[in-house]
Amino acid sequence: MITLISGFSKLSKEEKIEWLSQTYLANNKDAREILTQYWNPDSSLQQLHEEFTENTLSNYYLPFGLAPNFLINDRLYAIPMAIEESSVIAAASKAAKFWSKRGGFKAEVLGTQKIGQVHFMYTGDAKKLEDFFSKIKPKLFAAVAPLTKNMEKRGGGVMNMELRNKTRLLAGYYQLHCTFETKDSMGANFINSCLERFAETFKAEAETHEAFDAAEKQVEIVMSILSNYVPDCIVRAEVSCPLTELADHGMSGEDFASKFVRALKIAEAEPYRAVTHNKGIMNGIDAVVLATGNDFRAVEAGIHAYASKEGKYSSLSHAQVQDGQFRFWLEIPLALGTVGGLTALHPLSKIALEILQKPSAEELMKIVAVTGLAQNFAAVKSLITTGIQQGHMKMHLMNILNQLQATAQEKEVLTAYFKDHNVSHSAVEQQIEKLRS
Ligand SMILES: CC(C)(COP(=O)([O-])OP(=O)([O-])OC[C@H]1O[C@@H](n2cnc3c(N)ncnc32)[C@H](O)[C@@H]1OP(=O)([O-])[O-])[C@@H](O)C(=O)NCCC(=O)NCCSC(=O)C[C@@](C)(O)CC(=O)[O-]
Ligand SMILES: NC(=O)C1=CN([C@@H]2O[C@H](COP(=O)(O)OP(=O)(O)OC[C@H]3O[C@@H](n4cnc5c(N)ncnc54)[C@H](O)[C@@H]3O)[C@@H](O)[C@H]2O)C=CC1
Repeated sequence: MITLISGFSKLSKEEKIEWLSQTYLANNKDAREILTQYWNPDSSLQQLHEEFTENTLSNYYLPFGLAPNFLINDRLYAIPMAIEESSVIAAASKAAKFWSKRGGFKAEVLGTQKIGQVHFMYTGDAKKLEDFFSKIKPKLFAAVAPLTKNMEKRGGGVMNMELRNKTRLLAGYYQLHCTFETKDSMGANFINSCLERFAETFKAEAETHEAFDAAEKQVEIVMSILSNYVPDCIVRAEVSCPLTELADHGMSGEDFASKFVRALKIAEAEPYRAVTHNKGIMNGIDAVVLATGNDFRAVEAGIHAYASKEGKYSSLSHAQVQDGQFRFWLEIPLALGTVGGLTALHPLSKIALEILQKPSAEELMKIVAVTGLAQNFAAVKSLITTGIQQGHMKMHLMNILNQLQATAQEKEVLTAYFKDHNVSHSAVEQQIEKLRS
């Protein structure tokens, strides 16, 4: 019978594996071996990875690949991508090559403001709270001065603070709604530290505020935390070209563009399609976010909230045909860092940022948005021409062969065979059986 364990966190890595093996893996030797096989032979590198998080047993590899030929604002980039899914890097590379011959990608940062909130409860006169806030606002800023001094030197810091009355949503609920500029850092830790200092000062000042009665003095701080919804930290990426340059698969440029635009209109109108459409965009975005050591959960949460900003989940990208020109673009919120977090700690993230020529956070926002747009272009292009399976399954072939434990020779024969045959799991199975019989 499995029982609770106390003190698991205090065990050594080997003891944790031993406990896991006995408790959940029926002493499976293979499982134990697999966990240890992924330890890095360089013990200091292994220790670095273990210390990123807690209760680490092993390392979990993802492929780290490269998509070259991205012409962004007239500068050529090769983009590092960390992703397990077949055909994503190929698709990004193909779209990059395609647009490099049509003027490349244009990208622009439209805003860099981030949000953090102190959520608190106050039962009393709202006007008295407003007066109190106006009076102590300079003290709140003074309280965080030691924390913001260096950020201000970089041109960042706390940009604004408002008292927001949310009592219509929840009785007694108010916020200190703050905006931050965190320059090249994602800023979560900086923002949270500032917010917690605001909260302490706010509470302490309320306790001694003469105009408050006894109940009003008891402001209850519920929590102080940044928001991962950053609709004012926005980047726009775009491509455009004359319709004549879009002819594809026997389709005229006009036909291709009108089919493409229709596919985008469907993603704008229909949430079931929008989610998959946006997943295609996230294929590109997440891979660069991960490769550069950024927080993909924060990015995912913020982007999907933004996709629902009109009250309905919709496409993040849009396309249009006007005056013989095709335009395809997206606007997304992205809170990214090129300093802090894992960016300089994970040796591969460090290299990823070097490959990208040591970008500022704003430059990285552009690169990431462009990768999302490229990925989306490749996927939709496939969907409206060959269908997704042709290209995707071509790339997925090696995974199927590995699942079927194909030998090197079988791989060679079947890769050649599937160059001009459609790949499906059953077709590969059939061909391998033929070879083995
Ligand atoms: C898969 C391709 C690129 C094949 O496309 P293709 O035309 O067969 O490729 P090609 O062999 O003619 O090569 C053209 C270029 O593609 C790239 N390329 C080609 N092969 C490779 C490779 N092995 N490794 C690296 N790069 C590759 C590469 O840039 C190459 O140029 P080159 O390097 O030769 O100068 C194309 O069919 C495609 O773009 N498909 C879309 C694939 C896709 O979107 N995959 C994502 C997974 S599906 C999904 O999750 C999202 C989805 C689809 O549901 C989203 C949605 O519904 O909107
Ligand atoms: N809800 C969320 O998204 C949360 C995320 N996190 C995590 O927080 C981390 C990111 O927080 P950060 O504060 O960005 O990282 P961090 O704590 O590593 O701090 C970055 C620091 O780098 C310094 N810095 C040096 N050069 C700079 C420059 N040019 N521009 C800006 N700052 C510069 C600043 O002191 C800045 O505060 C990520 O690992 C994320 O996963 C933590 C809590 C909550």
